[in-house]
Amino acid sequence: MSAPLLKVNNLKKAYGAIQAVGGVSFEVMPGEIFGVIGPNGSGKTTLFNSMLGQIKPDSGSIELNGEDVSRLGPLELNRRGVGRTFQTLQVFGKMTVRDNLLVAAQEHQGTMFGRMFAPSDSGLGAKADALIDQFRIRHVADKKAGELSYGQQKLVDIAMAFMSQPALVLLDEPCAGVNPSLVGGISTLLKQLNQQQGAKKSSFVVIEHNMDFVMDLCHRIMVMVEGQVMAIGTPAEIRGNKQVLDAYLGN
Ligand SMILES: Nc1ncnc2c1ncn2[C@@H]1O[C@H](COP(=O)(O)OP(=O)(O)OP(=O)(O)O)[C@@H](O)[C@H]1O
Repeated sequence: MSAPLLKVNNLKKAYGAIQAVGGVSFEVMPGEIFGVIGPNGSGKTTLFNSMLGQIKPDSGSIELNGEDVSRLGPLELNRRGVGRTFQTLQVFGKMTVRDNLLVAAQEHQGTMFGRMFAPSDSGLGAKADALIDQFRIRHVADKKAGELSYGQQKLVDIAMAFMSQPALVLLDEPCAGVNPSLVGGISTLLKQLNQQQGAKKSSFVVIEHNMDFVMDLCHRIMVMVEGQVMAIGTPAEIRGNKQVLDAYLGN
């Protein structure tokens, strides 16, 4: 059996008296799509932000490919192959869709100073075009991102996370605010992206409140309640877990 790509050990983070994450442990295997669900305030975002180096956990550790990355910042993690999408859109509205993709990848490639003097495309155009086709946004590729519908901007936002060919992508509510007719398309795209990297398969961790989406997309799901892990299992196991049904899914 292969080693985990991501290993989170007994992670804890408190805000004053609130134990937002109270000792969470789990592993994500190479190529796995791992869902994180739980009621509002259960600590999902705090966990995510710790894994992304945006907040420092109080204790516990996060290992990426066996290396302790708990104290690294977002840029260093990005350079090690960790990408993310945000709950709120991060596209630059005044830039074209294609330029948004190019900038997202350059972010990964070097310092701001270096990017200022790099050729505008930096050889990333082919990758941007491949994603534009895969995400079916060719017809808006030269439009300013701010002129697109919310759903289209969300697609651009997701595509941006894949420009740097990340080993691990953290997706924060990819379906939030998206028209239900687009949700199935996002799931299909993520499954394709997860499959297509061959030997270097990327893994995803997905926070999402849309249960149909999570159950359809994820290989395994972790349920968080009040900063603790209530259950980890396959979608079928989670659906059949009485404690989870009572605490969360049954609502
Ligand atoms: N910066 C902060 N300062 C103080 N308390 C915070 C802060 N961020 C989160 N919390 C608290 O920590 C707990 C966990 O919040 P968190 O946002 O991680 O939960 P969540 O599961 O992501 O919720 P949601 O599904 O609503 O996004 C909550 O009680 C929240 O109020």
